[in-house]
Amino acid sequence: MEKICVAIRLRPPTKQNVVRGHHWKVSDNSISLLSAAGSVVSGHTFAFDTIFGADAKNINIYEQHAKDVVLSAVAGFNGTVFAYGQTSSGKTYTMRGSESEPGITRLAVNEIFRHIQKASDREYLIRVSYMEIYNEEINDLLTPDSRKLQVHENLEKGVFVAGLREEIVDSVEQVLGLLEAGEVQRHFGETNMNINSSRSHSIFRMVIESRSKCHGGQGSDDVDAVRVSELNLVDLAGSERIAKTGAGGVRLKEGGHINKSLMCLGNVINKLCEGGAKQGAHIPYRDSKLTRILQTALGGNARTAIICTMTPDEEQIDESRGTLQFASRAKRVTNCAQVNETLTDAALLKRQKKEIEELLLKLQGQGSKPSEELEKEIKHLRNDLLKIELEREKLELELQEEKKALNDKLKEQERKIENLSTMVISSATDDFGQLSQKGSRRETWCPRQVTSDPDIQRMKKTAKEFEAPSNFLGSTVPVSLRRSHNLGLPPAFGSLIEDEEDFWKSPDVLDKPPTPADFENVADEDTWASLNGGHMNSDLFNDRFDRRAISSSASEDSRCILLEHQLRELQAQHEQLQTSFNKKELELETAIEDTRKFKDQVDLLSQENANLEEALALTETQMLPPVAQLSPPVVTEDYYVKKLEELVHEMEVEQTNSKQEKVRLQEEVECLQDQLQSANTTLQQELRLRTELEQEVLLLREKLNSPNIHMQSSIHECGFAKNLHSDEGFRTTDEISLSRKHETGELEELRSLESSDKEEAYYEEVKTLAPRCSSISDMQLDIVGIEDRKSEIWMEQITGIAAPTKLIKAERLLLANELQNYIGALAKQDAAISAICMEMKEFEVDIMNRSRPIC
Ligand SMILES: Nc1ncnc2c1ncn2[C@@H]1O[C@H](COP(=O)(O)OP(=O)(O)OP(=O)(O)O)[C@@H](O)[C@H]1O
Repeated sequence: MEKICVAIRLRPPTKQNVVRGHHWKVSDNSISLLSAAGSVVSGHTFAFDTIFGADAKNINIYEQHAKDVVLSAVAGFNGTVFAYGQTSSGKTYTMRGSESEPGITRLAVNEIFRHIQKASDREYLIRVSYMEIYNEEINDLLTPDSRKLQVHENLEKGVFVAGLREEIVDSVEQVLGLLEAGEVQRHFGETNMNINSSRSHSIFRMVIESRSKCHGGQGSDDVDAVRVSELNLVDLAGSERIAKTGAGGVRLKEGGHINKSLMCLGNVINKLCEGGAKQGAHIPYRDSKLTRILQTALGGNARTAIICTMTPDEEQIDESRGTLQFASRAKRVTNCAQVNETLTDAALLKRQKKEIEELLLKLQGQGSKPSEELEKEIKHLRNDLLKIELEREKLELELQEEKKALNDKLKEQERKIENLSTMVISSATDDFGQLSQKGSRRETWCPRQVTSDPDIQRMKKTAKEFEAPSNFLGSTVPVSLRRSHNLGLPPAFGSLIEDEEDFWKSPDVLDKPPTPADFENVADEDTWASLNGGHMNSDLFNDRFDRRAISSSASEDSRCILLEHQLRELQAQHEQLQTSFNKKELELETAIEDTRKFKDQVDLLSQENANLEEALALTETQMLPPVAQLSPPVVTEDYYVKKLEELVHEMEVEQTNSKQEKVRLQEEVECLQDQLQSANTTLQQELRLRTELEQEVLLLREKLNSPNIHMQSSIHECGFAKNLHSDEGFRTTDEISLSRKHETGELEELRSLESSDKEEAYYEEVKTLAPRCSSISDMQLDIVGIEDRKSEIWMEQITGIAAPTKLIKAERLLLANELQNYIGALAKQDAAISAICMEMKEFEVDIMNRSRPIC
């Protein structure tokens, strides 16, 4: 048991896709997806046997990954190397290569021939074939006319493509010539992603037979063994996304088939990696031609190497991830490769004779081995026998399961065919007016009616099973005998009749090689074997022939002839119907495609139409006079209901909108009310300020008027001071002069008294008056002083009054200015307040309007 070897090949980025964002990074045996920032994207790291980076050459891939499989094929093991990956990822580049850089196929061919030329002990025979699977049909690339080949399976050959040309080759040049010729026939096409995209899966097969050069000698039965191995070099078509390849028409159909078959391959790999083969689960090899042909390579008797190609382009990350996931599963699949040795009849006979002789000797006790040893060997043989029995039973079970699955599938297909044929017939009837043929066509087509005939049932019995000898003794090399996993499958109706007819009518069929047409619709390898005279076991044939010859009687002959005649007719009708069916199927496909396109166009036009109508309706509504002026339209109930619904809907929308608007307005109103309140507060403050200012102005005015009062009071004060002064003894000049006069008169009187006898008193009095005079002069001096002082104070007082007056004047000016400013500010404030009031009024009106209920 060994695992499938899986390698990854990362091709260089395409020119227009320089790595910018996410990109793949290869390190040793693992590959990871990195983000633009360079960190590993979680869950996107994959490990493989080998990973080849963008700079790897085909020769590196061959040497490290494919060479072992190729050399194993030379040694007798089946081998398969295939490239898998999305379109344009480099599969063909890897498998086919170019002149300057040969691919795996050319390198393998060179290797094989180099090896066999060196081998001195063995002789080789190499046959090559080249086929493609295009739209689920197998075409022979070496024989261009050989198309629609069928896959079969039998004991001797295993799974094989019937009618495929095999060319015996003996040189590299010859093989390369055939390869080139095949390439010319292969289907390539241009897509958006690959200018030369493979539209088919190609399988280049080399069958390597070898045997020892010293065969035929005495006691050398082992060297008579022939090793036959197959090496498949497969270039698969790549999976593709229609959106990216831009495929349409033929390319679309091809893409569909490619993707479907790759999906089947994926399914088989999935089943195998889940351990389906070990658990005896059904592996869906038969779901596609590709998996059927590669059956041995996938979980069977083969060594397999897969090269998964991927592109580093950022826009292909999904596809690359798909490829890596496929590869991860594929590497968990185990194969069981054995050397494929077959013995020639002579070698087989010789080996069996030897075994019998040995057994006889042992039984007679004449053998060299003691009896216990013999008993042991017999036990061993019995065990082997038992194992083989078990194996056979298991195979039978598998067979039954497969039979069941196939029957189900067959029934499903019959149903589909019947449906299709009904469609075709009805379409044909519609087209050509041949309604009358409908019934007869159906009758001829229906296989059940024919198969219910006992004669045909009898004819369906095929040859007895060929059983490989299972009691080999002394075999030293592990030998794998091919066996059928699909014995006794119900043959398809058409081919069965044709096979039997050809077989019994023309015995020379024995010598005639089968043609691809012989295998059409033949699903049963035994039936195929009965057709394929060249490959059929002669005993089997003779037995069948003898039985038929002995049992035939005259009545049966005539019945047979009649039946044959009927069969021929049926066959002709069948063929005719098949052709017309195929034709109709094609027509139907084209019609479906056309219808689809037409439908798309219609959809597009309808959409455009609807848009236009909408625009027109809108324009009309805009252009129409007010509803009141229109004459009432004639409307149906539906129209009315629809309109009403529309109106209700509109109103609902409007209501929701107005609710939202109301909430918004309420918020706005609240906000405005806040503003209003704050404006009111400001207003109150301003008014208070204004009153204060006014009071201040009054005060100032008062102050402005006050200097006169002040001055008057000062003057009054001064007068009061004067009075006060006179009260205190200070007198005015008049008073003083009056007082002087008075005192001078007194003096004169006194002087007259002196002269007149009162001289002495006079003198006395003068004496007293003198101090008084001096006192008066003093007083006069005092008065002058006082007056000076008074003037001084007066002047001081006047100056004292004048200074405040100046100050008051300046203050007054200042206050007047201030007053002016205040008045200006007040006016502004008034204007702002009235603006706010206006605004508030507007808002109130607005709120009133909006709060009005919607009709
Ligand atoms: N490793 C590579 N180095 C250089 N060029 C390459 C490499 N791989 C692929 N190419 C180029 O890319 C183009 C597409 O490659 P190729 O045809 O092999 O892709 P593909 O996987 O076979 O595609 P499809 O499935 O559509 O057939 C070709 O021009 C090829 O030369």
